Amino acid sequence: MTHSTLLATSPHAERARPAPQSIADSVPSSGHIEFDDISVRYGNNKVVEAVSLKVPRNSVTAMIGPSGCGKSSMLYTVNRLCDLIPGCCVTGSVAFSWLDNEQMRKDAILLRRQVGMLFQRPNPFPFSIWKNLEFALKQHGIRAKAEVNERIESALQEVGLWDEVKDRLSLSAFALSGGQQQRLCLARALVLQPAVLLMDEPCSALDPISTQKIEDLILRLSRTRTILLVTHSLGQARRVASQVAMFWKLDGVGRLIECGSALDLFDQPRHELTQSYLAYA
Ligand SMILES: Nc1ncnc2c1ncn2[C@@H]1O[C@H](COP(=O)(O)OP(=O)(O)OP(=O)(O)O)[C@@H](O)[C@H]1O
Repeated sequence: MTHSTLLATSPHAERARPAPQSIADSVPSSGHIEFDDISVRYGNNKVVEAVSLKVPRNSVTAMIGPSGCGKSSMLYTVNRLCDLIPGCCVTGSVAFSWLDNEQMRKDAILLRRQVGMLFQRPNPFPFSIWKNLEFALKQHGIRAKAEVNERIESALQEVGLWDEVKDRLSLSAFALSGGQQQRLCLARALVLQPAVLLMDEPCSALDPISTQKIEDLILRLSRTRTILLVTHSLGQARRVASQVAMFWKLDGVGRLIECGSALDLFDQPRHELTQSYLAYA
């Protein structure tokens, strides 16, 4: 991804304003997401075949399975990141029960305002802490100063960063620790008040304490948002997910081999491949 450079001004002047409400209070309504017969190809290489899956509203669905079975590719079909990958072709559909799906198909920018994403490694923009969030808002046409200020403070509060950074908002985002950078990236997604969050191994580069902070956030945010989490940590899936989707590469193509409540899938896996995979936990 390329990022344009912003001039470093001091974006954060002292001002009197009421404490912002939690962003969770102002999240747009959400619903369930339905993958119908999704297949993904990169050039001639089919990597996901015929996946249908319902992701319940305001909950965490974990996607697990060995490397290369197409979990990330499935995530990219939700926010249409796959459109930006040369040679990537998706068939089937992803439907959002609370949105105008025709409009979402036509307008990827609007779609990405509804669907935030957190990646494996923290990827702050090379700007100040404040501008990382302000930039996201400007990209979506939100420029009114009062609203910008309120959303930024609220998002930083939401991820527990506000007290840690409020006195140094004009500092480079790279001056933060890895765990703080990941929470900043989560705040950058939350500032747009998305109804859906995609998380692609969000803790794989973090220490256990930072991991726990992100997991606590995942659980809290899932009260008001629908979360899809790709993770290699079975412990993490157990701790935060209510539904688990198990993927496997069969005949060279990623497939969904089993999906169920976390309780059922971990305690009574039906598929023998799930049973063998869980034995590694
Ligand atoms: N941009 C790309 N171009 C070509 N092939 C790709 C691309 N991205 C992924 N692939 C291939 O698609 C397959 C599935 O990859 P994907 O990253 O979706 O799987 P995954 O289950 O998320 O893997 P991991 O757990 O290692 O992240 C792999 O064989 C991978 O090499």
